[in-house]
Amino acid sequence: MPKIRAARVIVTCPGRNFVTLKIETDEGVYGLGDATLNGRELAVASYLTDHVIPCLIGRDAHQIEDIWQYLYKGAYWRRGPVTMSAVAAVDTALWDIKGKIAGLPVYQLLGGASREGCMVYGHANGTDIEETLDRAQEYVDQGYKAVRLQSGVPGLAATYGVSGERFYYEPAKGSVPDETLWSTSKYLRHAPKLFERGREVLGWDVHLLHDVHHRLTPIEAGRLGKDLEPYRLFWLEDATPAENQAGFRLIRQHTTTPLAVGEVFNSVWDAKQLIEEQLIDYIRATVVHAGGITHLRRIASLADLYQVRTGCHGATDLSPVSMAAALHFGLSVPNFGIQEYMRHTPETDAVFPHAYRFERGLMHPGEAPGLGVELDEALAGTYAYKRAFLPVNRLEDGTMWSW
Ligand SMILES: O=C(O)C(=O)C[C@H](O)[C@H](O)CO
Repeated sequence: MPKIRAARVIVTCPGRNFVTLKIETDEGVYGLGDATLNGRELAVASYLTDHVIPCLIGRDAHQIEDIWQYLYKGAYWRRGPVTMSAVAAVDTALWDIKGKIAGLPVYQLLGGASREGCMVYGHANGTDIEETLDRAQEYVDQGYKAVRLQSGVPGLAATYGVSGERFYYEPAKGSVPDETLWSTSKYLRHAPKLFERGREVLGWDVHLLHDVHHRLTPIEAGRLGKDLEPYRLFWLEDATPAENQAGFRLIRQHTTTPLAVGEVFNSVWDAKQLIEEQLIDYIRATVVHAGGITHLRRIASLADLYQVRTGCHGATDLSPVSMAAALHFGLSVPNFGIQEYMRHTPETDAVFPHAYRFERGLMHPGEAPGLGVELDEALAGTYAYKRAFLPVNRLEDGTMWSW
């Protein structure tokens, strides 16, 4: 049996912070797992180094399920983003090792390909509607079948999802969190105009998506979903915070616009009611924050019983290791829906050379054994960790709000 001989955490910042776990076996095979938790990176690094790695040494690297249960149940303190990102990193690295030992890409170990590739959506954002749509057209010209539209809201200085960069969006910055202002009424007046014009300019052959980023109450979200119905969105994402899962009933009662939620979920328990009551159409939980490939499969299996499909989070704060894992998972899982794909910068791609590729709107994880991602440790070592925070959000009267 391949024994875990060593494991260590590598923190690097090629433009943004990434935390990677590298596990090595006594037979000289290694695996990588992403452990990046945006804005709280070092908490996961410490959890791994101080509390997880010492318990891994000497274990059979093939016992992925048993090690998952050992880390989940054994900690006593279950769930939570720090714990589950650490568990995810171990789990992902062990799947990478298993694939390398078998000489097979991970998707083959998960049951093989269920489709030719994973449909992905790109991010089009602009300070106004026309700029957003110009960028969306560029995605369509590059072959994307699905595009998320976010536009600046008149009267608001900054809007979620809108950045100065053309293709790269990076919200984490500053040695303390930036503060942004929010107005629900201004946003609700503006958002339907974006999609009305979006259909005029882009037509009906491209899927359009939108992210509300947890900023509405359920009844406001119901109103927005209703107003957007004529434009046939692929999904409306994170319409309201989901700690109260029953809150989605209210949205569902008022609109047939498909709903997606779950990028901040870290276990199946965050989504159980949403799935069992069919309150959502797409579950956004992903490998790195929801306990790895092993736990994501469990979430997807539950979702499949209720015709809920996957739509994994894939922002730039999830490293190429996560992207590869998401693609192996997405290629094999029966109820795949769509995969988010925010491109990494060339600096990040150079630190994490990878086998996955984009072709005509679909992504494929490639045929390299394991996950098909490397970490250039020498290059990674040239980028020191830089503390960065996600912004916070207030209403115009100063009230703290969801970001
Ligand atoms: O990808 C999305 O839909 C996001 O909302 C991106 C988040 O802002 C980002 O991943 C937070 O770390």
